[in-house]
Amino acid sequence: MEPVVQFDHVTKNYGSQVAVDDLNLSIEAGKFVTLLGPSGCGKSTSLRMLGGFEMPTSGRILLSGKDVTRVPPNKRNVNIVFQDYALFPHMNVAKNIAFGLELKGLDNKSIHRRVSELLELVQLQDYANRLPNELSGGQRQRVALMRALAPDPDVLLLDEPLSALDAKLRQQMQIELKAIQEKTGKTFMFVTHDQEEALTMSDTIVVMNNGRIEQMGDPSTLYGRPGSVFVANFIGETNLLRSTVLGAEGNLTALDWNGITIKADQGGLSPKAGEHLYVVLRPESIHCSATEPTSGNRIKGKIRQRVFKGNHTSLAVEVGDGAVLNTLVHPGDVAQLAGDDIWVGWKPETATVIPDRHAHR
Ligand SMILES: Nc1ncnc2c1ncn2[C@@H]1O[C@H](COP(=O)(O)OP(=O)(O)OP(=O)(O)O)[C@@H](O)[C@H]1O
Repeated sequence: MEPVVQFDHVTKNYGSQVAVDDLNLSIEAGKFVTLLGPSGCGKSTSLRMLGGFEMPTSGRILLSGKDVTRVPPNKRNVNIVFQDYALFPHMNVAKNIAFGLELKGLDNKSIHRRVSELLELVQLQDYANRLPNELSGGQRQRVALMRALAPDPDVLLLDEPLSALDAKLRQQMQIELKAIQEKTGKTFMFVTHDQEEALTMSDTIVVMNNGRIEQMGDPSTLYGRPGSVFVANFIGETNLLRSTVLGAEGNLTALDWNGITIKADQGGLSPKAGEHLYVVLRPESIHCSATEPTSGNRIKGKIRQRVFKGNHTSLAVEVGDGAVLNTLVHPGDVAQLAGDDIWVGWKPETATVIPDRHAHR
């Protein structure tokens, strides 16, 4: 199937500043795709170029196979939802949603039908006559979303639309947004610097760094098999163990970490003896116990810090020579306190090796 969006060698410079650097990206129709990265990595610029609000310095942008690089925003079948919603304050909810439909020249009956359908989708049927300032933040967000979806765009662009909401409402809206995307089957292109938000909603996450794609994939792949130190650090909590390869053992690699021999999954690489690599070990993959585990990687250590976090407890365990492993345990599972000895262990296949440099895939 033809991709709905294609960035073809797209570069955007602002003077000598390279905001987006040779971006190549194809997006399948009906997917929730998130551009994720730190401030300044070029994600908003990419979105704005797709919306037609910025012109690439070089390269092409295609929408449903058609080159739209030089097509103005109002002539592209995309719509954008901004962080501040930008609802028309003097128009009621129904009129706000109807706006794009009137521009399109639809007849009154069709407009009415479409507005009712969209209000129902977000359970705002009873709010049609309210003004934006008579709504809660979450309700305003839903109206902004429905206004943008009303004209049936090929792609809906969302630039950090949830960042103005408080943490609880934000989480609720993440679930709702994903549900709306699934119900409508529309392609959503979402921009955020919040990795948790990206993991919650996306079919595909595109991690950007310095105007380039660092890695792209589904959330569980990016979390479980990060391709670079940048991605491992940016997505979730992690232990990065700089190690030296000893040799291959089937799908596993034996490595020396601080004088301790450990094993990890090869992660698609072909590590050579003597090579320096990082082992990515997530805190929740580590088991802590009073007695020595009978299999897998195991190291005796000392609890340096124990922090109660409600539904879990985090333990920082010192394992020789100042090296510390951060672990995450169920509060009832481990009774030991700071200063106590403890064994840490993990299954080799739950850890993976990544190159000791930034990998561009
Ligand atoms: N209009 C502009 N003029 C000059 N430089 C710009 C302009 N817009 C963006 N930039 C620069 O381009 C780079 C990428 O900016 P962009 O807004 O795309 O990043 P971002 O990843 O969306 O960051 P944020 O999350 O902070 O919005 C940044 O270094 C920024 O300073």
